[in-house]
Amino acid sequence: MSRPAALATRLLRRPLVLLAVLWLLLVLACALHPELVTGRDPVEQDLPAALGGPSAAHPLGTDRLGQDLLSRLAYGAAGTLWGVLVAVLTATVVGVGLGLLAGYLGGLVDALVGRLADLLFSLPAIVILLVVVAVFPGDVTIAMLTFGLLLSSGLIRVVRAATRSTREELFIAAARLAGLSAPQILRRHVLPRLRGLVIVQASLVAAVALVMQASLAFLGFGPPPPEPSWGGMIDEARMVIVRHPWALVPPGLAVALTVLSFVLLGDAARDGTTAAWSTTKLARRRRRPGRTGRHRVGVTPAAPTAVPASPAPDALLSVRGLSVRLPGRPDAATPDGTTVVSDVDLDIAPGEIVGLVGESGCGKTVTALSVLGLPPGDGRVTGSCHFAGLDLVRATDRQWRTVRGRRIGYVAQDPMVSLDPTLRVGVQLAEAVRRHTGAGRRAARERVVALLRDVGLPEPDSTARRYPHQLSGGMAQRVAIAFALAGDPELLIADEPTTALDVTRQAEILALLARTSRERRLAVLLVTHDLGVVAALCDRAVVMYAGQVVESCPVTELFARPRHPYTRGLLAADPHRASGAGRLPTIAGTVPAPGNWPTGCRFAPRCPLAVEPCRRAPVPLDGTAPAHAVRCVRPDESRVAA
Ligand SMILES: Nc1ncnc2c1ncn2[C@@H]1O[C@H](COP(=O)(O)OP(=O)(O)OP(=O)(O)O)[C@@H](O)[C@H]1O
Repeated sequence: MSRPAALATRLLRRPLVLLAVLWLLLVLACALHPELVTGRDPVEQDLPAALGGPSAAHPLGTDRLGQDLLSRLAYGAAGTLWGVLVAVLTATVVGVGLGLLAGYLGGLVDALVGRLADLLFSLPAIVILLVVVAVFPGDVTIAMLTFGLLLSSGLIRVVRAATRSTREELFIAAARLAGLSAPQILRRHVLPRLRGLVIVQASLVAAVALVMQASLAFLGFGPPPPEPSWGGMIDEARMVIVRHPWALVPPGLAVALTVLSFVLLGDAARDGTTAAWSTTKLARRRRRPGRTGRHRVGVTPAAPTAVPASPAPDALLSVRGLSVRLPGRPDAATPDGTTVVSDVDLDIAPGEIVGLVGESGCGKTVTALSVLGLPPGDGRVTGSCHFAGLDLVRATDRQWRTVRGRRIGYVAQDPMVSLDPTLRVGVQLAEAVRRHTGAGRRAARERVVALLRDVGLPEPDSTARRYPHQLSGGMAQRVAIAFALAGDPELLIADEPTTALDVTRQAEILALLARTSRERRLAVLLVTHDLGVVAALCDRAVVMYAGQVVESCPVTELFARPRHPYTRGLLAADPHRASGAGRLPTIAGTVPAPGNWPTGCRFAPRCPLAVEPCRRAPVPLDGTAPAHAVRCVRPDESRVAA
């Protein structure tokens, strides 16, 4: 069964919803073909039957002119529904459009839209409408257009707030990393998540617009008599309320039932549209704390800014002097921001796997994201980052669209949060394939199945039909890798891709990465804190400490002849290499926060070999032996001493 059909079946199983649908269908039928509901002319006067109750000739009775109430209700439905439609469309288009823009773009756009919403909210709707109907007498369309505009302020606010929180989701970051433009992200990933919210708001707008329209007609600003309208009927009933109270019942009930039906249907549709993906299983999944949250940072000493050296000629990616500065809040201790990564150099050749290692908070993720031009927290990237001849630090948006997701793929740590929970896996993958390769629908579908098979999923067809929450952790990570490979990239950046998995799945995913790199000559930058992973997979290792590279060399060298005391400390503390006898050694102390880096060697406060010169001035990366570079005042002594 198709998705809309399944949704309709689910909704219609609820009796109240079924009644609401039937009532609205009846109103719609009256609006389109009132002659099918009643054979009488709504303006025909049967004076002898005036103010009569329900009878065979007049099933709902008559008004003071003897006009048939049923036919007036039926013929009045068209104008009523039209007014509601105009108000709902206006409020939804303006509210959703501006709310999305403000929430997603933020900054000045957000401020301007916020002020506009405040203004619309503060205007007294009834006064404005009375002015409008006085200028355009009897014109329901203009009145309801104005009312819709006034009602849009509520929608702007809720859509803006929801967009802001959705924008922070990791799957949105992943979509940006995959190269989607802002309109594509809004249409494909943000808007579907707001569907339920918009439906509820639109149903409320419909209900309020119906009541307002009836109120205007009641006040004498509706269609001129004898044209039938529901509000006008209530007004006529008011005049004879003491002699013939029944005349108020049919139009009053019609308005009440229609308002109730809009609200019921809105609620039910909201529940139905979100049920497909918001399962308890999905809700249980939590982002690892500290990965993406905005961390508070302290005072930062001036960052050492090196003049970027020239890129390595045979490297696919050559990073030189990469520094990242995150902006500070005006009320923070460091309003002009904090440097969290400084002066990073690294090279990756085609087909090479380079491991970026270090303790938590050393700047590995910030470095990886900055290579992709998406540093966290709107950070500013300086230095150079040459990728196949293009300096990514200076790349334009247009150049990024040809690189991100297409020539550089990205695999996040937790695949579940980087996949959009509202879309089937196959749909997401096919979209990526089509965007990156320009393939048609059918070719994209075939490529999706091939990709899923390539990453070792045994039933690619059935996997493609699943939602992300229906995948196990290992399957989801394979899907995420397939996603990153959709554009057939030359470089893959994988940020701790196995951390969320059990040991068996970890080994499988690592083997998959190694095989993919070998078969496709794919360069891989692997962010990890696990030296076992580095030993098993990588050709070279780059060790980071407190935002800097402290050692960079082939993996065999790293394990055989580590030159930096920090690297030696990491190796000594690696449980994979522990002998099993005695306690595992640790490096005393913790990584200093970006605002608190020492002036000299940043590792000096924890280093058993630190001497006075280490603390005096920043230590440069020794480039005299590029194959094994180290940032240490006493590299050889450290080797001897340790
Ligand atoms: N959005 C942000 N706002 C402020 N500071 C941030 C932000 N993102 C990262 N940082 C800071 O930048 C520094 C480097 O963080 P990063 O995530 O790159 O470390 P990491 O080495 O990848 O650690 P982990 O292994 O835990 O992921 C940390 O001190 C962190 O607090």
